[in-house]
Amino acid sequence: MNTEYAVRTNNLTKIYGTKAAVSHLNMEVKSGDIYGFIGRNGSGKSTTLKMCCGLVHPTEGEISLYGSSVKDQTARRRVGMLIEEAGLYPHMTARDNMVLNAKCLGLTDLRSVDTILDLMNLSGTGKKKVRQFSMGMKQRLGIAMALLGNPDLLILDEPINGLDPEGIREVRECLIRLNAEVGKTIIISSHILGELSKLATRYGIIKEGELIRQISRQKLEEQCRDYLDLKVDDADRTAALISEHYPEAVYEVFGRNQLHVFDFQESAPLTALLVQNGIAVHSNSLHRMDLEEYFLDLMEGGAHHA
Ligand SMILES: Nc1ncnc2c1ncn2[C@@H]1O[C@H](COP(=O)(O)OP(=O)(O)OP(=O)(O)O)[C@@H](O)[C@H]1O
Repeated sequence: MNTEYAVRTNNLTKIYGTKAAVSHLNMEVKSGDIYGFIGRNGSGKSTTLKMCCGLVHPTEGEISLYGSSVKDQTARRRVGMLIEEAGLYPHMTARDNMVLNAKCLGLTDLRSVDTILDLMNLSGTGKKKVRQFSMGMKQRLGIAMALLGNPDLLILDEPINGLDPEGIREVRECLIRLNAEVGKTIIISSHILGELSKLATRYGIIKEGELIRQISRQKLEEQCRDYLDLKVDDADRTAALISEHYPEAVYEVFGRNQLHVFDFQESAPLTALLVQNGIAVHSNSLHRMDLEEYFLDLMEGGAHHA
């Protein structure tokens, strides 16, 4: 059994009528990842996730879950999902909802119910009925339901949509705990990029049904790191001076007049050095690119990150 990849898709395509909602998508989610799935409304996130859960049949292409086809029921049992709203009974407690659902799933050992409620920070809700829960609590209960049956992979479609900051923080803390302490692999779609960047270890970016980038958190951080943006009259001579005086510095030259010097703190001495050497410095500014900017850049077809 292949355990390196929780999910691998090969040329995954879904066509509705004449329109491709998902097109030739090759996605790789490694075991242990928190995979942030990013895309604008209508870009094909939900359709992809539904196909990965076996809820929607692909028009073309394959999906493997831990090395087995998604068509295989045993493979699908390794997946827990919260795709749309969880079917919660409002007049029942969190525990009663869980027990009922566990029974519907045919689970006989109910000991996991309390463990899961504890993991999702819901064990203190006691006799409180779900109708009195905050949105965040309901969402955590939805995730708790998805954990029944002890799946290895959790697929969550927009689980923090509509939550207030406190609700978002609570869901985030639970997801980080599920990943770090219990080893769950998690795919989470969201358009709240700042939030995703607090937990994802890997990202997939989908645009008009196509996966346009997959990138690890580490690589993203490298690409989003601070840089000094220099606009000068002679970028090549500037580069030569930087290499000579700051041999450790990492820089990139853009055309004849612009350079980025990465993780560079010494902007004032560098500017002085350049001016002393007859270079006109038109501007120098420190820049940081965050996930949001990276995403927008990609959506607009930015070529910086190829
Ligand atoms: N059952 C369906 N029948 C026809 N078209 C559909 C169906 N489901 C989705 N689509 C279309 O497929 C495209 C992708 O939709 P999808 O819901 O996967 O995107 P999404 O990225 O999840 O968007 P959102 O964030 O708005 O949910 C959209 O154009 C949508 O209208």
